[in-house]
Amino acid sequence: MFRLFSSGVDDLVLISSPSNGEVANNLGARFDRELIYTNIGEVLIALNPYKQLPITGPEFIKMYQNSPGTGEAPPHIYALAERAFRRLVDDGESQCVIISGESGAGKTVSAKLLLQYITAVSPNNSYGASVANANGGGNSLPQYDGSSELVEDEDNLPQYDGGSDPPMGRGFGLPPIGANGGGRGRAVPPPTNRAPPPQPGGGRGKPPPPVNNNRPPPSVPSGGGRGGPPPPVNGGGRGRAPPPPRGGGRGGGPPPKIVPSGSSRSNKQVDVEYIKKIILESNPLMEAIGNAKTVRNDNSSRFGKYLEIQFSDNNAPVGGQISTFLLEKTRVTFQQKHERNFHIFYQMLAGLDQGKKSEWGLTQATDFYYLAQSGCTTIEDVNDGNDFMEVQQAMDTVGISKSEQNDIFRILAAILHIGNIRFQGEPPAEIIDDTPVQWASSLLGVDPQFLAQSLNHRQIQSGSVRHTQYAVPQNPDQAAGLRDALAKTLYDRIFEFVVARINQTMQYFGSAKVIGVLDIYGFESFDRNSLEQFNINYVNERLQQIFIDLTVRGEQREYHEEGLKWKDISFFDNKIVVDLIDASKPPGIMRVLDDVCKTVHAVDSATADQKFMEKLIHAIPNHPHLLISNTGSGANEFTIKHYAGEVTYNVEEFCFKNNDNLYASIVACMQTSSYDFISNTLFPDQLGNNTISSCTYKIMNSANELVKKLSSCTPHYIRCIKPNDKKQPMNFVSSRVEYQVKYLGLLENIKVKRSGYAYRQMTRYFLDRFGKIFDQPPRSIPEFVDQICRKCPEIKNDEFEEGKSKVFVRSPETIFIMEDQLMQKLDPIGYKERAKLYKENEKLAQAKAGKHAMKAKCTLM
Ligand SMILES: Nc1ncnc2c1ncn2[C@@H]1O[C@H](COP(=O)(O)OP(=O)(O)OP(=O)(O)O)[C@@H](O)[C@H]1O
Repeated sequence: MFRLFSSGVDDLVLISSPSNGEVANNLGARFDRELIYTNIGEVLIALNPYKQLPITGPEFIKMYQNSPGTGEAPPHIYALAERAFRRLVDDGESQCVIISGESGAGKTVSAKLLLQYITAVSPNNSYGASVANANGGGNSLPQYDGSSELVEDEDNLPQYDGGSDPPMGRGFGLPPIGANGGGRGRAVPPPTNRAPPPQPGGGRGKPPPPVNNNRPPPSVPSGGGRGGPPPPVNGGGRGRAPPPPRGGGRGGGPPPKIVPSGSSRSNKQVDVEYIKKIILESNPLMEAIGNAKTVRNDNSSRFGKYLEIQFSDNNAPVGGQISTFLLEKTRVTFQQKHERNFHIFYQMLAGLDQGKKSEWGLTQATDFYYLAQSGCTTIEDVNDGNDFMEVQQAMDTVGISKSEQNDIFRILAAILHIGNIRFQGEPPAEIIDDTPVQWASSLLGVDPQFLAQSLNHRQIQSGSVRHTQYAVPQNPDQAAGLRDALAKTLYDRIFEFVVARINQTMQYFGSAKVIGVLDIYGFESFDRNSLEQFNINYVNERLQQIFIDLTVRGEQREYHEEGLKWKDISFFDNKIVVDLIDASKPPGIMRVLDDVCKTVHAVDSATADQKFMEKLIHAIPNHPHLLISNTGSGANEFTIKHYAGEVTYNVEEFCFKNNDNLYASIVACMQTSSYDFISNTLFPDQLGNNTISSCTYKIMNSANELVKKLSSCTPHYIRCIKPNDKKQPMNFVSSRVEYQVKYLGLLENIKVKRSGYAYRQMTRYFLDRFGKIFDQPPRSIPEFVDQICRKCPEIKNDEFEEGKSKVFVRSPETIFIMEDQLMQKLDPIGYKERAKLYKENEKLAQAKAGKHAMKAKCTLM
């Protein structure tokens, strides 16, 4: 017998001796044949081909629509999308699709393909039409771009592993195309515009905030419109003096949820096509503000996103909600070489008209430190100006008024000027050149002197019972830190505003079943790992926990539905790692960090980090998953044994990055803005509230919410893999793939699936296919088992279990033997030729071991 599946099995549960290397080999063999999708049971592995393959778009959607479940249709993202949608329709249960993988692995493209599929096959109205329409639903589908034609010939139809015939023939019994016709979504007019923001100079006339009793109030800035050069820092008033911070006291409390005002739809007015349009068209907007060019990916999402689409009783999308996680705010102020800031800055500079640019003091990217520092301001084949038009259109679609758009772009312009502020001298650091402060304060509608003072003094509260307020003069580095904090906070709040507005526009008030799509950073392990990686890896631990839990539960459910006896499955439970990170008693790492951040007053960042290390060493001694090799005074690293491997974290700036309470003076300053959009919409904070507002605390809460949401849905998983680091089309680097196989925990997944049955199939398909081994095809499973065991004595009859609708086969070898038998029967001449060729080439294949050996074998097939 030779292995028909030597060209790679389409379900990794079937590989004979699972190891990370063997999984990578199998994926490589398939990849060489442009089979980028592979299953592990119902989990889909998607390799990034870095090339447009002719396997997506309306034609393919039609083919997968109403296709049967896993095992019957070849692995494909549309097969998974169909399965999720079908379960929503048939079972009335909410579904979620969890997409993970490292940067550039193809998560965002996968999410788009999913949304493309769901918007295409779901009805276009919420009244009862249930005939899906593969051509409809929006006008910005990510389609095959024509670089090779959509093919009609059989050889190019969606992937099916050549090792075995598709059970239902090419096209696997596709239904007729839906009758609803095409129809690009007609947009409902966006919510009506809000009143324009008050012009600077309107003056609420309140006194400046009492940062320090001895400090004189800042002088009132001079007038001067928004156009033209900004007012001088010490000039006379453009209007009001800044009011005191709300609530006084130390800036605490979690940042408020930004809830933009504006109209939202009542459920009676649900326009399904409009919702589909928002789902598809909000993408360029979210990418503009949340994506950036990195060395790994020209369009890298720098945030995690969970999009829930709500469906009506007749399964039409009637609403939606986006939750975001872990926006990489530091990118606003810092990017490494060859990377860019968020796309929106470059788009704005390329797309704004000259009049507006002059009014806001905007020139070119290289004039602004926040854009110029990395030496990279453009992306090959990307036209930022055109993208800006698309973004403005998307803003219109999601209901961001022209006036709000103007506010947003003006604040982005202010951020660029803020980045050009430089400091020198002794504390309080002196601003080297007033011009950027003047531009920034003018664009933000705040007093320039107050802004300057908010940057070179830090407002802190004493640890004493009296909580005395101090304004501590800052040295140039510290002032630069506050400057960057202002830029990041402004950006973060714009980001939140946009997300909140999209949510408001898509809001559906009734209860509805949902399909959620989670596109989130995968596990990260770099040469140097900081708080960002710690947080990302924590979220991934939580996701792994529910992944295993839900996979096991999924198995249990199937056994139950099929009437099989459940056997306990052993697997690594990563609860111990999750507890190490987020437990409150005994305290986990996050709790220790928060405690230190709450109690260190007026110490510099390095001292705070030192204290954190000291406390960590004492609080969590001898934990099997926490390694601290240096416990001496210079200790600055700890290692966590994650489910996916060990990661060492350097604690430098951990406390600084974790503490969101440091910037009360900045919030206070922004609340003095004469622009209502800034003072009220973006900064409605209640200062003085001492609740915890650390970064890790927020992550923990978001992760809890996310896990709660995901756990209430039937899960589907897409594990994306990047086959090479150079973005080269169809280049498979085994070592890179093997690394990701390990970090994605695929082996654990395979083990769980295999611990019961390696293969399962609907009884009728099973008999239809393997019955052909015999001259007289058996008509029942007991008959089949009897015949196959007599024909192949190496197969034992306890290999098979018949459930209510499916047949379960214990080991992959049994399937291989049956496939072998099937081929001998159906094509005896071809079988002999292949067997001969296989033997001749087997040695060659073995010699190639190391560089996915199967390649040689699969060329035979
Ligand atoms: N299925 C696919 N077909 C063709 N090209 C793809 C596919 N998937 C990904 N790519 C290519 O790879 C690039 C990176 O993919 P994508 O942006 O989806 O990665 P990601 O996992 O979301 O990365 P990040 O975490 O950095 O956002 C895409 O811009 C596209 O060029």
